[in-house]
Amino acid sequence: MQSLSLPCPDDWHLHLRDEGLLATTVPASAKVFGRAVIMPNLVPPVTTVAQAMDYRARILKQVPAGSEFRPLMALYLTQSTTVAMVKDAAEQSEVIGFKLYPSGATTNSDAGVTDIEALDTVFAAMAEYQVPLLVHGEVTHAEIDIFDREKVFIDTKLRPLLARHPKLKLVLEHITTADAVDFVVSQGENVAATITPQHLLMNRNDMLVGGIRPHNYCLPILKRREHQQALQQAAISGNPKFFLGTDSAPHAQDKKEAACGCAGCYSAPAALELYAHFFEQMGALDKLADFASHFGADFYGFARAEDTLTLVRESWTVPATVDTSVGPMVPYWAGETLAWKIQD
Ligand SMILES: NC(=O)N[C@@H](CC(=O)O)C(=O)O
Ligand SMILES: [Zn+2]
Ligand SMILES: [Zn+2]
Repeated sequence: MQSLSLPCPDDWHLHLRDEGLLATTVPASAKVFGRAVIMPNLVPPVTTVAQAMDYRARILKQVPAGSEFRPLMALYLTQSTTVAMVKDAAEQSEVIGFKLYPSGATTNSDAGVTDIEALDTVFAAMAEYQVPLLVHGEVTHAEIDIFDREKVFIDTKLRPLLARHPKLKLVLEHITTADAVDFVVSQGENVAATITPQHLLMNRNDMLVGGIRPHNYCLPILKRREHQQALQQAAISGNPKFFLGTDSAPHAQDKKEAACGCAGCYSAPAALELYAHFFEQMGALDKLADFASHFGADFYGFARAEDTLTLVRESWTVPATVDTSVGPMVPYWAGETLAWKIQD
Protein backbone atom coordinates (compact mmCIF):
# COMPACT_ATOMS: atom_id res chain seq x y z
CA MET A 1 0.00 0.00 0.00
CA GLN A 2 1.47 3.36 -1.02
CA SER A 3 -1.15 5.72 0.34
CA LEU A 4 -3.88 5.58 2.93
CA SER A 5 -6.77 8.02 3.22
CA LEU A 6 -8.87 8.24 6.35
CA PRO A 7 -11.50 10.58 7.70
CA CYS A 8 -9.84 13.49 9.53
CA PRO A 9 -8.77 12.01 12.90
CA ASP A 10 -9.42 13.45 16.38
CA ASP A 11 -7.14 13.53 19.41
CA TRP A 12 -9.19 12.79 22.52
CA HIS A 13 -6.36 13.64 24.98
CA LEU A 14 -3.99 16.55 24.31
CA HIS A 15 -1.86 19.00 26.31
CA LEU A 16 -1.24 22.29 24.48
CA ARG A 17 0.05 24.25 27.53
CA ASP A 18 -0.30 28.07 27.31
CA GLU A 19 1.23 31.41 26.31
CA GLY A 20 4.20 31.26 23.91
CA LEU A 21 4.12 27.48 23.65
CA LEU A 22 0.75 27.62 21.91
CA ALA A 23 2.53 28.98 18.82
CA THR A 24 4.26 25.59 18.54
CA THR A 25 1.73 23.14 19.94
CA VAL A 26 -1.48 24.37 18.30
CA PRO A 27 -0.28 24.29 14.65
CA ALA A 28 1.35 20.87 15.21
CA SER A 29 -1.99 19.31 16.21
CA ALA A 30 -4.29 21.47 14.04
CA LYS A 31 -2.40 20.28 10.95
CA VAL A 32 -3.58 16.72 11.56
CA PHE A 33 -6.54 16.54 13.92
CA GLY A 34 -10.03 17.93 13.41
CA ARG A 35 -10.99 17.98 17.07
CA ALA A 36 -8.98 17.60 20.25
CA VAL A 37 -9.78 17.37 23.94
CA ILE A 38 -7.62 20.00 25.63
CA MET A 39 -6.37 19.05 29.05
CA PRO A 40 -6.80 21.66 31.81
CA ASN A 41 -3.66 21.05 33.90
CA LEU A 42 -2.31 24.59 33.55
CA VAL A 43 -0.97 26.59 36.47
CA PRO A 44 -3.44 27.71 37.80
CA PRO A 45 -5.78 24.95 36.56
CA VAL A 46 -8.72 25.57 34.23
CA THR A 47 -11.62 24.94 36.61
CA THR A 48 -14.55 27.01 35.28
CA VAL A 49 -16.36 27.38 31.96
CA ALA A 50 -15.29 31.04 31.83
CA GLN A 51 -11.60 30.11 32.25
CA ALA A 52 -11.93 27.37 29.65
CA MET A 53 -13.47 29.73 27.11
CA ASP A 54 -10.65 32.26 27.70
CA TYR A 55 -8.09 29.49 27.23
CA ARG A 56 -9.92 28.33 24.11
CA ALA A 57 -9.73 31.85 22.65
CA ARG A 58 -5.95 31.88 23.24
CA ILE A 59 -5.70 28.52 21.44
CA LEU A 60 -7.84 29.66 18.49
CA LYS A 61 -5.49 32.63 17.91
CA GLN A 62 -2.77 30.12 16.97
CA VAL A 63 -4.85 27.95 14.63
CA PRO A 64 -3.38 28.33 11.11
CA ALA A 65 -5.57 29.90 8.42
CA GLY A 66 -7.67 27.33 6.61
CA SER A 67 -7.73 24.88 9.52
CA GLU A 68 -11.06 24.12 11.22
CA PHE A 69 -9.42 22.68 14.33
CA ARG A 70 -11.94 22.51 17.16
CA PRO A 71 -10.56 22.51 20.72
CA LEU A 72 -12.96 20.78 23.11
CA MET A 73 -12.19 21.98 26.59
CA ALA A 74 -11.92 19.77 29.67
CA LEU A 75 -12.45 21.37 33.09
CA TYR A 76 -10.22 20.46 36.01
CA LEU A 77 -12.21 18.69 38.72
CA THR A 78 -11.31 19.87 42.20
CA GLN A 79 -12.65 19.25 45.66
CA SER A 80 -14.54 22.57 45.18
CA THR A 81 -16.35 21.63 41.94
CA THR A 82 -20.12 22.05 42.42
CA VAL A 83 -23.31 20.74 40.83
CA ALA A 84 -23.89 24.24 39.41
CA MET A 85 -20.51 24.02 37.65
CA VAL A 86 -21.57 20.70 36.12
CA LYS A 87 -24.75 22.38 34.80
CA ASP A 88 -22.63 25.22 33.34
CA ALA A 89 -20.45 22.67 31.59
CA ALA A 90 -23.46 20.78 30.24
CA GLU A 91 -24.72 23.99 28.63
CA GLN A 92 -21.48 24.90 26.84
CA SER A 93 -20.97 22.85 23.67
CA GLU A 94 -17.21 23.61 23.55
CA VAL A 95 -16.68 22.15 27.03
CA ILE A 96 -16.46 18.39 26.80
CA GLY A 97 -16.40 17.33 30.44
CA PHE A 98 -14.37 17.20 33.65
CA LYS A 99 -10.91 15.77 34.17
CA LEU A 100 -10.19 13.93 37.39
CA TYR A 101 -6.56 14.07 38.51
CA PRO A 102 -5.92 12.34 41.80
CA SER A 103 -3.92 14.99 43.66
CA GLY A 104 -0.20 14.38 43.19
CA ALA A 105 -0.61 11.72 40.47
CA THR A 106 0.98 13.61 37.58
CA THR A 107 2.18 16.93 36.12
CA ASN A 108 0.29 19.90 37.66
CA SER A 109 -2.11 17.74 39.64
CA ASP A 110 -1.62 19.42 43.03
CA ALA A 111 -5.07 21.01 42.78
CA GLY A 112 -6.60 17.61 41.99
CA VAL A 113 -8.96 15.42 43.93
CA THR A 114 -8.05 14.15 47.39
CA ASP A 115 -11.40 12.55 48.30
CA ILE A 116 -13.34 11.05 45.38
CA GLU A 117 -16.24 9.85 47.53
CA ALA A 118 -16.85 13.38 48.84
CA LEU A 119 -17.70 14.47 45.27
CA ASP A 120 -20.59 12.02 44.89
CA THR A 121 -23.26 14.68 44.31
CA VAL A 122 -21.07 16.13 41.55
CA PHE A 123 -20.70 12.72 39.89
CA ALA A 124 -24.46 12.20 40.19
CA ALA A 125 -24.98 15.48 38.31
CA MET A 126 -22.49 14.43 35.63
CA ALA A 127 -24.41 11.18 35.18
CA GLU A 128 -27.73 13.05 35.06
CA TYR A 129 -26.58 15.62 32.48
CA GLN A 130 -24.36 13.10 30.68
CA VAL A 131 -21.26 15.26 31.16
CA PRO A 132 -18.26 12.94 30.66
CA LEU A 133 -15.69 12.32 33.37
CA LEU A 134 -12.15 11.85 32.03
CA VAL A 135 -9.87 10.07 34.46
CA HIS A 136 -6.16 9.88 35.17
CA GLY A 137 -6.44 6.48 36.83
CA GLU A 138 -3.68 6.10 39.38
CA VAL A 139 -3.60 6.05 43.16
CA THR A 140 -0.86 8.08 44.80
CA HIS A 141 -0.28 6.39 48.16
CA ALA A 142 3.45 6.15 48.87
CA GLU A 143 3.10 2.47 49.82
CA ILE A 144 1.69 1.47 46.39
CA ASP A 145 4.34 0.58 43.81
CA ILE A 146 4.35 2.89 40.78
CA PHE A 147 3.78 -0.09 38.45
CA ASP A 148 0.64 -1.10 40.39
CA ARG A 149 -0.96 2.32 40.71
CA GLU A 150 -3.35 1.97 37.77
CA LYS A 151 -4.66 -1.44 38.80
CA VAL A 152 -5.14 -0.38 42.41
CA PHE A 153 -7.00 2.74 41.27
CA ILE A 154 -9.34 0.63 39.14
CA ASP A 155 -10.07 -1.79 41.96
CA THR A 156 -10.38 0.63 44.85
CA LYS A 157 -11.75 3.80 43.20
CA LEU A 158 -13.16 3.23 39.72
CA ARG A 159 -15.22 0.08 40.22
CA PRO A 160 -16.92 1.50 43.32
CA LEU A 161 -17.48 4.86 41.56
CA LEU A 162 -19.23 3.19 38.60
CA ALA A 163 -21.18 0.92 40.94
CA ARG A 164 -22.53 4.05 42.65
CA HIS A 165 -23.11 5.86 39.31
CA PRO A 166 -23.72 3.21 36.64
CA LYS A 167 -24.81 5.78 34.02
CA LEU A 168 -21.71 7.97 34.38
CA LYS A 169 -20.01 8.51 31.01
CA LEU A 170 -16.37 7.86 31.75
CA VAL A 171 -13.11 7.70 29.79
CA LEU A 172 -10.15 6.03 31.44
CA GLU A 173 -7.32 8.02 29.88
CA HIS A 174 -3.98 6.73 28.62
CA ILE A 175 -4.48 3.12 29.78
CA THR A 176 -1.32 1.12 30.40
CA THR A 177 -2.30 -2.33 31.71
CA ALA A 178 -4.14 -5.52 30.80
CA ASP A 179 -6.17 -4.83 33.95
CA ALA A 180 -7.43 -1.57 32.44
CA VAL A 181 -8.31 -3.28 29.15
CA ASP A 182 -10.28 -5.98 31.00
CA PHE A 183 -12.01 -3.40 33.16
CA VAL A 184 -13.12 -1.25 30.20
CA VAL A 185 -14.34 -4.29 28.25
CA SER A 186 -16.33 -5.49 31.27
CA GLN A 187 -18.20 -2.20 31.70
CA GLY A 188 -21.21 -0.84 29.78
CA GLU A 189 -21.14 1.34 26.67
CA ASN A 190 -20.71 4.42 28.86
CA VAL A 191 -17.11 3.47 29.68
CA ALA A 192 -14.26 3.83 27.17
CA ALA A 193 -10.49 4.39 27.09
CA THR A 194 -7.82 6.27 25.18
CA ILE A 195 -4.47 4.72 24.24
CA THR A 196 -1.27 6.69 23.53
CA PRO A 197 1.36 5.92 20.87
CA GLN A 198 4.08 5.36 23.47
CA HIS A 199 2.08 2.73 25.36
CA LEU A 200 1.43 0.85 22.10
CA LEU A 201 4.99 1.08 20.79
CA MET A 202 6.99 0.63 23.99
CA ASN A 203 7.26 -1.15 27.28
CA ARG A 204 9.39 -0.38 30.33
CA ASN A 205 12.48 -1.97 28.77
CA ASP A 206 12.45 0.86 26.23
CA MET A 207 12.78 3.31 29.09
CA LEU A 208 15.25 1.48 31.32
CA VAL A 209 17.42 -1.07 29.49
CA GLY A 210 20.85 0.10 28.35
CA GLY A 211 20.48 3.49 30.03
CA ILE A 212 17.65 5.66 31.26
CA ARG A 213 15.65 7.34 28.48
CA PRO A 214 13.86 10.34 29.90
CA HIS A 215 11.97 11.09 26.69
CA ASN A 216 10.12 7.79 27.07
CA TYR A 217 9.11 8.66 30.63
CA CYS A 218 5.47 9.52 31.06
CA LEU A 219 2.68 8.78 33.50
CA PRO A 220 1.15 6.31 33.93
CA ILE A 221 4.61 4.81 33.52
CA LEU A 222 5.35 2.28 30.74
CA LYS A 223 4.58 -1.22 32.00
CA ARG A 224 5.92 -4.70 31.23
CA ARG A 225 5.65 -6.25 27.79
CA GLU A 226 2.58 -8.38 28.60
CA HIS A 227 0.63 -5.21 29.38
CA GLN A 228 1.84 -3.56 26.19
CA GLN A 229 0.60 -6.58 24.24
CA ALA A 230 -2.84 -6.34 25.87
CA LEU A 231 -3.08 -2.68 24.81
CA GLN A 232 -1.95 -3.56 21.29
CA GLN A 233 -4.69 -6.18 20.97
CA ALA A 234 -7.30 -3.76 22.35
CA ALA A 235 -6.30 -1.06 19.85
CA ILE A 236 -6.60 -3.35 16.82
CA SER A 237 -9.61 -5.31 18.13
CA GLY A 238 -12.23 -3.13 16.50
CA ASN A 239 -13.88 -2.68 19.90
CA PRO A 240 -15.27 0.90 19.80
CA LYS A 241 -14.41 1.44 23.47
CA PHE A 242 -10.75 2.01 22.57
CA PHE A 243 -9.72 5.10 20.64
CA LEU A 244 -6.94 7.58 19.95
CA GLY A 245 -5.69 9.99 22.61
CA THR A 246 -2.07 10.98 22.16
CA ASP A 247 -1.48 12.52 25.60
CA SER A 248 1.11 14.63 23.78
CA ALA A 249 2.62 16.42 26.78
CA PRO A 250 5.40 18.89 25.95
CA HIS A 251 8.17 19.68 28.43
CA ALA A 252 11.36 21.59 27.56
CA GLN A 253 14.48 19.49 26.99
CA ASP A 254 16.14 20.77 30.17
CA LYS A 255 13.07 19.76 32.22
CA LYS A 256 13.18 16.20 30.81
CA GLU A 257 16.96 15.65 30.86
CA ALA A 258 17.34 16.49 34.53
CA ALA A 259 18.06 14.88 37.87
CA CYS A 260 14.31 14.98 38.50
CA GLY A 261 12.80 14.93 35.03
CA CYS A 262 9.21 15.79 34.11
CA ALA A 263 6.72 13.13 32.98
CA GLY A 264 5.26 13.42 29.49
CA CYS A 265 6.08 12.61 25.86
CA TYR A 266 5.76 15.34 23.22
CA SER A 267 4.35 13.15 20.46
CA ALA A 268 2.39 15.75 18.47
CA PRO A 269 5.06 16.31 15.76
CA ALA A 270 4.61 12.67 14.64
CA ALA A 271 1.43 11.51 16.36
CA LEU A 272 -0.66 10.07 13.55
CA GLU A 273 2.40 8.65 11.78
CA LEU A 274 3.34 6.84 15.01
CA TYR A 275 -0.09 5.24 15.20
CA ALA A 276 0.14 4.30 11.50
CA HIS A 277 3.55 2.74 12.19
CA PHE A 278 2.03 0.70 15.01
CA PHE A 279 -1.06 -0.45 13.07
CA GLU A 280 1.12 -1.47 10.13
CA GLN A 281 3.47 -3.38 12.45
CA MET A 282 0.41 -5.30 13.68
CA GLY A 283 -0.81 -5.96 10.12
CA ALA A 284 -3.93 -3.96 10.98
CA LEU A 285 -3.75 -0.74 8.93
CA ASP A 286 -7.37 -1.36 7.95
CA LYS A 287 -8.32 -0.71 11.61
CA LEU A 288 -6.60 2.67 11.88
CA ALA A 289 -9.56 4.75 10.65
CA ASP A 290 -11.95 3.32 13.25
CA PHE A 291 -9.45 3.88 16.07
CA ALA A 292 -8.29 7.33 14.96
CA SER A 293 -11.35 8.85 13.29
CA HIS A 294 -14.57 7.05 14.21
CA PHE A 295 -14.78 5.50 17.66
CA GLY A 296 -13.98 8.59 19.73
CA ALA A 297 -16.49 10.74 17.84
CA ASP A 298 -19.12 8.01 18.23
CA PHE A 299 -18.49 7.73 21.98
CA TYR A 300 -18.67 11.48 22.60
CA GLY A 301 -21.69 11.90 20.32
CA PHE A 302 -20.08 13.96 17.55
CA ALA A 303 -20.62 13.48 13.84
CA ARG A 304 -17.89 11.51 12.11
CA ALA A 305 -15.55 13.72 10.06
CA GLU A 306 -16.41 14.18 6.41
CA ASP A 307 -13.11 15.59 5.16
CA THR A 308 -10.19 13.22 4.75
CA LEU A 309 -6.47 13.14 5.37
CA THR A 310 -3.97 11.10 3.40
CA LEU A 311 -0.86 9.30 4.59
CA VAL A 312 1.75 8.40 1.98
CA ARG A 313 4.51 5.86 2.22
CA GLU A 314 7.54 8.13 2.48
CA SER A 315 10.33 7.59 4.97
CA TRP A 316 11.22 10.56 7.20
CA THR A 317 13.09 11.18 10.42
CA VAL A 318 11.48 12.79 13.46
CA PRO A 319 13.51 15.93 14.24
CA ALA A 320 16.06 15.81 17.08
CA THR A 321 14.57 18.93 18.62
CA VAL A 322 11.84 21.48 18.05
CA ASP A 323 12.48 25.13 18.95
CA THR A 324 9.87 26.61 21.26
CA SER A 325 9.32 29.68 23.43
CA VAL A 326 10.68 27.73 26.41
CA GLY A 327 13.76 26.44 24.59
CA PRO A 328 14.41 23.28 22.61
CA MET A 329 12.07 20.35 23.04
CA VAL A 330 12.85 16.75 22.16
CA PRO A 331 9.86 15.10 20.50
CA TYR A 332 8.91 11.53 21.21
CA TRP A 333 10.66 9.18 18.68
CA ALA A 334 13.29 11.90 17.96
CA GLY A 335 15.91 10.81 15.44
CA GLU A 336 13.96 7.65 14.55
CA THR A 337 12.43 7.07 11.15
CA LEU A 338 8.80 6.52 10.25
CA ALA A 339 7.50 4.97 7.03
CA TRP A 340 4.28 6.97 6.77
CA LYS A 341 4.05 10.71 6.26
CA ILE A 342 1.09 13.05 6.08
CA GLN A 343 0.58 14.29 2.53
CA ASP A 344 1.08 18.06 2.24
N1 LIG B 1 1.22 11.99 30.84
C1 LIG B 1 2.21 12.64 31.43
O1 LIG B 1 3.22 12.02 31.77
N2 LIG B 1 2.15 13.97 31.66
C2 LIG B 1 1.04 14.86 31.45
C3 LIG B 1 -0.03 14.72 32.46
C4 LIG B 1 -0.88 13.48 32.34
O2 LIG B 1 -1.53 13.27 31.31
O3 LIG B 1 -0.91 12.66 33.28
C5 LIG B 1 1.56 16.29 31.42
O4 LIG B 1 0.73 17.22 31.52
O5 LIG B 1 2.77 16.50 31.30
ZN1 LIG C 1 -2.74 11.74 33.00
ZN1 LIG D 1 -2.31 13.77 29.67
